[in-house]
Amino acid sequence: MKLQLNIQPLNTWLNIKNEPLIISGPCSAETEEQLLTTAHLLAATGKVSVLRAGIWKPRTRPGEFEGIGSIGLEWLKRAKAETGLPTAVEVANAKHVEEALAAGVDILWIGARSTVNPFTVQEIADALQGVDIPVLVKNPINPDLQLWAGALERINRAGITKLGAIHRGFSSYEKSSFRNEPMWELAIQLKTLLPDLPIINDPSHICGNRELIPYISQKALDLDMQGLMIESHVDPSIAWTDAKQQLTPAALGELAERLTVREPESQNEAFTDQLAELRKQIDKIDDLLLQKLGERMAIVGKIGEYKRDNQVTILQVNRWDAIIKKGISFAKALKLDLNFTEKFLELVHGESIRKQTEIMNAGKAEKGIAAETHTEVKS
Ligand SMILES: C=C(O[C@@H]1C=C(C(=O)O)C=C[C@H]1O)C(=O)O
Repeated sequence: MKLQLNIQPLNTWLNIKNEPLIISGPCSAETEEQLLTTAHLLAATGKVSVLRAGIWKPRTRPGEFEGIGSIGLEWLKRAKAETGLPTAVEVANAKHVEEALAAGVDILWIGARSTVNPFTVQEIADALQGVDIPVLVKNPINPDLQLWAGALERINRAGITKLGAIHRGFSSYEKSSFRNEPMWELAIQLKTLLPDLPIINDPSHICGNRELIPYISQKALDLDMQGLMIESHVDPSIAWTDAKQQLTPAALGELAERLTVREPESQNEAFTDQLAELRKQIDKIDDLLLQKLGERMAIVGKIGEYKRDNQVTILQVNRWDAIIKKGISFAKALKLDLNFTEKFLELVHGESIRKQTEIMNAGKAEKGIAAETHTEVKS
């Protein structure tokens, strides 16, 4: 399903200095000097198109630094006047919107902790009625595509057409090397839902540390994201917030230099011919895969009928174990990724179970004891 939003292409409302688009600046505006020095150093790299700074900070615990507040907007105004860089800030309520607009901020973004709450997003949307300003919407903390799309829709309905999304990763209970799990598939699904929507990646919040930022930044560009929002600080070691994930402006400049910007398409005829040929081969293989899956499921159905008629359980753990073991050792020989292979086989097994349950239930339904007459929700 595609969502119908009225969106203007990114390059019609943002002057991109250098590919890739980079939005950078401190996690938090701390002092006038810190913000202005950082802004000048960023401008000097020639790689940054927009200066960002956190003015109001949603913090997990009370009593922590919650942002410098309105005074920071004055510093941003000065930074813009001195460097020529347009500015971007996070807004989380109507008052923030009003103050940011009054201070001449060029771009607003909605943070992950606001996107989760439709009341908050609606309050921001109402404050934006009739205003012509670009708005970027970060993904919600939880991996909920509809919530992300819904927030974009609310802002769009308020008349904002200079619209974009920011992929900042998703909170997870599991311990991982990332601060927020990238779950790239959600950004890909958003792109599928809204092909015209620019998506900017935020490697700082995905990584939570400086070391992983180059890897995530390159991956985002390779997944056709339109730009990067990366936190930077004149001296990250003494930053008041997110010290571990901020880059110095010099490191940011070097990173931007090292990144490869790839195009979604190429005009090179030899390349397009070769690609078309290889894609033909893939199409044939996909047809075969599906045909074989169809054949497998037909046999699974037959087994289901035998089991039903002979009072045998659907799940056969030993048989299933043997299939997984055989599959994994075959996958090793084929140099297939083992994690992928296991997930694929699990998916096939899940479908076998679903199909056989349907067959069993058809029998039980006549007796009025169907275990499950509803369709199970599949992720
Ligand atoms: C098809 C069967 O039923 C289930 C599905 C399996 C499969 O998809 O290969 C294997 C074992 C069972 O859990 C079977 O018993 O063989």
